[in-house]
Amino acid sequence: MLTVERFVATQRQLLSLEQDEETEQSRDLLHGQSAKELEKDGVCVTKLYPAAIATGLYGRRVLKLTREGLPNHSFSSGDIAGVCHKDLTIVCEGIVSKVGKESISVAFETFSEDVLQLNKVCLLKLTNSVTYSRYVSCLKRIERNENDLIEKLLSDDIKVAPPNPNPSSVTYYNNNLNSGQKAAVKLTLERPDLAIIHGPPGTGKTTTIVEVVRQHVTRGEKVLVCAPSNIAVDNLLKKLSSTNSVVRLGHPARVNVHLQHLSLDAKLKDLDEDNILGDVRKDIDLALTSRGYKAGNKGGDYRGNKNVGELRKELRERELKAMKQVLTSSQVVLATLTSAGKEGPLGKLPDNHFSVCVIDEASQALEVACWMGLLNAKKVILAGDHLQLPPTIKSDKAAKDGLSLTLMERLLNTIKNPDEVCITLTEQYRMNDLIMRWSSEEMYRGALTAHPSVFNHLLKDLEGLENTEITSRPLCYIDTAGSALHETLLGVSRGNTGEAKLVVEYLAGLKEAGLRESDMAVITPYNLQIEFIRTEMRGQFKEVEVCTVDGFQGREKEAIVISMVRSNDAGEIGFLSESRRMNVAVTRARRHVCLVGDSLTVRRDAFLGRLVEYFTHHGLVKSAFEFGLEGVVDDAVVQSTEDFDSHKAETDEAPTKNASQTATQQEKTFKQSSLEMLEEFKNSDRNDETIPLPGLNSYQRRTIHVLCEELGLFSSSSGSGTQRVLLVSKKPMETKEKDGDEELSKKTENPAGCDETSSTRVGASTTSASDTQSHESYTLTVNESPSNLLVCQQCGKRVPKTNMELHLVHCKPKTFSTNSSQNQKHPKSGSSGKKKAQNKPVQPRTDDDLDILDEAASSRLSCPVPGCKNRCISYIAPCRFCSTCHCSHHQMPEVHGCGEAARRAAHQPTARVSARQQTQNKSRLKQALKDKQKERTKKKK
Ligand SMILES: Nc1ncnc2c1ncn2[C@@H]1O[C@H](COP(=O)(O)OP(=O)(O)OP(=O)(O)O)[C@@H](O)[C@H]1O
Ligand SMILES: [Zn+2]
Ligand SMILES: [Zn+2]
Repeated sequence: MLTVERFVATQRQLLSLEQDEETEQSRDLLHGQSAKELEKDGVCVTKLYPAAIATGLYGRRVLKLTREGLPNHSFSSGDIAGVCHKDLTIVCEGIVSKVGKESISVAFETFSEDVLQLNKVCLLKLTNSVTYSRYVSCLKRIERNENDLIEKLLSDDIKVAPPNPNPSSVTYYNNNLNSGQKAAVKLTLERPDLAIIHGPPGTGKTTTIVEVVRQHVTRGEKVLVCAPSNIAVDNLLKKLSSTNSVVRLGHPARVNVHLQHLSLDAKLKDLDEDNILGDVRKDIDLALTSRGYKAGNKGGDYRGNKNVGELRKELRERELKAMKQVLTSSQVVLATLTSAGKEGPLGKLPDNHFSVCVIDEASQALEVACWMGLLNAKKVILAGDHLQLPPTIKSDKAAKDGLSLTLMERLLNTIKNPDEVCITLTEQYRMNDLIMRWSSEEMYRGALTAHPSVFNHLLKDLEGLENTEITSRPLCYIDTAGSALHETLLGVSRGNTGEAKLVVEYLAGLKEAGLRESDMAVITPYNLQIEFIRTEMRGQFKEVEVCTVDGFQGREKEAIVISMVRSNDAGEIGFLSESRRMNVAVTRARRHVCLVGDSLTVRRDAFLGRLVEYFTHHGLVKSAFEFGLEGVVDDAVVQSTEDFDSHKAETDEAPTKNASQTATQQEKTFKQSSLEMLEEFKNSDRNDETIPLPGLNSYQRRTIHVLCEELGLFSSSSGSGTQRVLLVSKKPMETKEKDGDEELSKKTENPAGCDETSSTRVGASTTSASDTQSHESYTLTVNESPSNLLVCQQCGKRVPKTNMELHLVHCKPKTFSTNSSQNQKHPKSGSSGKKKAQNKPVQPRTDDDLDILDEAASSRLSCPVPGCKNRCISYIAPCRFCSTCHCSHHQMPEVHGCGEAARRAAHQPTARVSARQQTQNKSRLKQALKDKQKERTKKKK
């Protein structure tokens, strides 16, 4: 039985766990770090000069700190910041009120004049420690049973009061509300104590709440409107701003500038007609100024006879009176949940002041935070979607033990007939029907419908957009399976550089079709991937937001690209499989979603499998091969530091084996078809003809040379790089141009791994030394040195193997000595190797190696699926199960008929999973089962 005492005790415990974790994390960050080091992390700015001090932001002391060329930092308005000495001892704390190009302003409640004596200061970001003490005092109030809702809602047997039997008729302010929204408004008016609006993505939850508030105001009720974040509160404030007497609590620095005139501070100023408060502030200012900040003003004009302390006291008393006046005369008060406690302005109001408290985004708030709002009223209206992400919790243990269970979710699980108090909005105004339908089926029992205004909308319908294969489809899936674009684990986060390139290519395509950058966004679950993608953007796409799923909740874009990152042989998915996270990611898109991921990895999870299935079935399907990006990170798989050594043997071995199998298969196929073609030519009567064979890679050219020799034909190659053409004829030819093929046999590493000693009849030994050099100079290699250090060939530094991937992201390449340009956009053109090589710690490669990309496009093999006329572009990655190459459309095992084998493989631990990994997996599984069991028993109780 969930009694009030037990709730309070559990919450205390969980919150202290969470607070400990938070303290721990910030201590980890700060521990032993100098200001300079913290500056690199963006949480500190050094060498700031106190440029000006003034009274602003409704009476606060605002200090402007400047520095020419501010470094990158993470300060933004509303952050708590400490002004400190070089050694990070804090002089005073305030709230960032403005961030400029070369300045940061901080507003202080109490200001230490000592700061002004300092020549240079640092600004340090501080964690918010008041929130926890507010939670604790809220729990105390719950313990004291200060409100009727406490016993009612903190019971296992929640009995809500019956609806009002004579509801008044409703005249809607917003006549566009749909029937579901109107029903929700009515429900909130009829219920005396509790109503819940469940608003799936884009269903107009906020729109409905605005109407709910206005209707309650019309009935003479005072409404407190809360949300967990300042952004959510501002969002409501904007829509409610036309309503009479609205006031927004909170530090003005945390309120959107366009809405600051509705803040409590602004209203106080309005009220202060005779400007008495203003005069007192001026006196304070003057008193402070005369103390010597401005040297020329010493002992100057200040004529008041009170000291600063006395003036401040007077100011506070006058302000309190004015504050009560503003609050009692307002019909609607808006605040974040954590500023709705008694310690803030609301503490100055009588207990039964508000009749209703409305909480938007309730499923994003901790339960205790909701109570901070709740305790102010006798009726509560919650709006949110418990099928989107819950609040972020830092302590895994606290989350697991119940802190992540939100009030809204708990109520919906406990109330016997939730339908009596809850209405789900089902018509949505954001997504194309096809985007919506996956989410609807998967999360909302198929209840969602798309409003006709969005049902069919596509990117191509936007002004200025071309009609392309992509802009005319709402869904696209890019499969990286088999392309060896593997994930990377660094520290605690994951990334996938190959996928990052692909994402950026895709964005470029969207932009080319006419889509504005501000209309697209990239969502990915991992922070490291954000970094990889930003790096890959190389300063372009400045207006394209790249965000984690968690950071994008509540927002939307015309087009969303989702980078799933996970690609590994063990089929590990991690928190990608959290259905609510994917639900949020997909439903941010209005007209187009592109999902990028490795189907072989993510299909191991049933939920993600259905997602991929849905996209492949209803959307455009592309493979990584079409982007010419396959295999670029094949050799660069970086394991976590602890795992690397013990798994080295398996991880190193497996891909090699796989790659050589692939290579053998390619060789056979190519040799066979070439033999047929050459025989046909030999037996034909085209005696004087020379057949040109462009676009072959080194291995293929050599195969042809050998075959020609066997068949008694003559072969020769001309041109260089991608322009190289192999010529075959029945008669000897004159070699006009230098043939680059020979250099190939001098290289130590041959991609196809075939022997180097075969002889060719033509084109031997003509390569000059300089030719070879020019190739070497832009072939990036990473030489391994003992003790797991690699020497980066770009900068010459020794870097631990495990850090190479990240190092290469930041490493500045030396300028290359070749004359070919460095930033080729498409690997197809020119010295394609360069771009690919830049980021890659790979084996020494020859440019010929990279010809394989062109090969994919120009291969003359056609797809073996009956009736399919497409070419096999997946030349380098035949199906794992039938070892056959297919076109992009038939590339996936499930599509060309190997589905059964793939499914079987998915359920079996692959040979590559070591015994140790298997045991690990098993014990993880056991733990997961235990946790689930615990969860269930807890719920039963
Ligand atoms: N009845 C309606 N008629 C026309 N447009 C509507 C209606 N209701 C909502 N919309 C539009 O749908 C969009 C989403 O509305 P709103 O922001 O209220 O949804 P929400 O459920 O709060 O969204 P989120 O899931 O992001 O929290 C807005 O552009 C809004 O103007
Ligand atoms: Zn197959
Ligand atoms: Zn095909």
